[in-house]
Amino acid sequence: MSIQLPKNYIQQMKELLKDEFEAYMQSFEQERYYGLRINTNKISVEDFLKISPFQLKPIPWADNGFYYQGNQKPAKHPYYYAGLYYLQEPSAMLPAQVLPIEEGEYVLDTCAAPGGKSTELAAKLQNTGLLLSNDISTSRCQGLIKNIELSGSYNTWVCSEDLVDLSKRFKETFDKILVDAPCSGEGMFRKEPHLISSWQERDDTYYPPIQKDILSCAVDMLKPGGKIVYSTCTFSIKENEEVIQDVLQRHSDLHLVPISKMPGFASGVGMEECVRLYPHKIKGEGHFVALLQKEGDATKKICKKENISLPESFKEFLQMCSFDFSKGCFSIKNDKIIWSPQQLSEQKRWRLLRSGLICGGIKKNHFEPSQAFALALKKEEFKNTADLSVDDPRVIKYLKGETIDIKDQDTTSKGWILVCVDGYPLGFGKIDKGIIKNKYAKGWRWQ
Ligand SMILES: C[S@@+](CC[C@H](N)C(=O)[O-])C[C@H]1O[C@@H](n2cnc3c(N)ncnc32)[C@H](O)[C@@H]1O
Repeated sequence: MSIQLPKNYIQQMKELLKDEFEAYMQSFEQERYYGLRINTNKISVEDFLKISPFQLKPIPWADNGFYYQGNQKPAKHPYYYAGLYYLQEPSAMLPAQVLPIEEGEYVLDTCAAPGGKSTELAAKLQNTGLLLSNDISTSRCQGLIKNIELSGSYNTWVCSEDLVDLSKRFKETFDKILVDAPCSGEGMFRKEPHLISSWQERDDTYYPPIQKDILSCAVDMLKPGGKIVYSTCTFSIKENEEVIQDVLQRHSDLHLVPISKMPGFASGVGMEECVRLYPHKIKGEGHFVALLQKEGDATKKICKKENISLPESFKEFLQMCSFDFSKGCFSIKNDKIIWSPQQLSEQKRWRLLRSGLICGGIKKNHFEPSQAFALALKKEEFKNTADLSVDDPRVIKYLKGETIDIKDQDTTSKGWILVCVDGYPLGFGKIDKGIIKNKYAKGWRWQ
């Protein structure tokens, strides 16, 4: 075996797995699995399968999750840039799958970066209600924001706070919460062997107190009747079942909800309701998932905000756009025009990085639409579009930031144009005499 596991880790796994230990060790000889999750905010599973350029096989525990082969390059495909799917390790799809979300709910992702689970929670909300995605690391939040914007979600807010501090601001606010806790990462050793050295640097007393505090504070933010998922990508009982035991002791109004088992799913150690995923039993890496519910009935809290008067240049731009802004509120911050369908209560001094859709900014009295705005739109919601087919070389030219010539298309338009691939928006450009000046965001370009 090329991966060298520490002796004390091997001993720990022998004790945990007993007669399954050899099968676990053999899983290191097999190739890892690659997963792609269809973004149902943009396209149905059925429609994506009709246009998929990849050979896909269903992941049993994820309605919209599929295995693809490791030699395929989905991150290099224009559909990736149109936000039609997210690449995610198959087992990591389970936590967001088991959290039942209804449209219109307030949902919190406590440890969200880089957004693997948030993008699925956002898809489940279908741009209704509100998703607050938080991560303590402001630098990791940059990747999170990009993934949220790529997914076309406009009801997602992003903040960067220690969850313990955040919990003091939003008591009993959320209908559903996902806690994908920081952990020792034992379940990822096959996929990411570099995690083995970090595992060796920290003993098994490092993560449990952090995980217990995060989960308990998350419960404080859950509405009565609400549900919360706790997940890790590690096998340690101290970081999984003991954390659940602790939160049940701290919150007497909380109980475990059984997660239905699929072939290959193992139960938690002494906790039948939870799921353990092992690489020798399913096609994916290691994970732990628990679902909990708070007793009581949820009440709806609605936060309202006054609409503001909009700059003329933005109003002019909106004449080209049929997106329905009537259900939400606009605000302006640092010359950026922001719109959100729902609100959270006003907060002072917090690191709020995104509060819905940043439509764009005002530069020298002109409105410039953002990349996020393009991805939040449907093709039919913008008047001027250039719709290129996926095998048209101009798609890649556009994604690389180059000027493109669309004189062959029936267009006499001038001004802002939404560039699409097979009907799915990629970004904006400015057209004049059949030439599109590229406005694709620099940090997003095809490389
Ligand atoms: C397992 S990763 C999250 C992965 C993410 N859920 C996804 O699916 O892409 C754990 C995250 O927890 C964050 N974190 C660690 N301590 C935290 C705290 N006290 N409050 C909020 N986030 C925290 C880390 O910065 C890290 O990004």
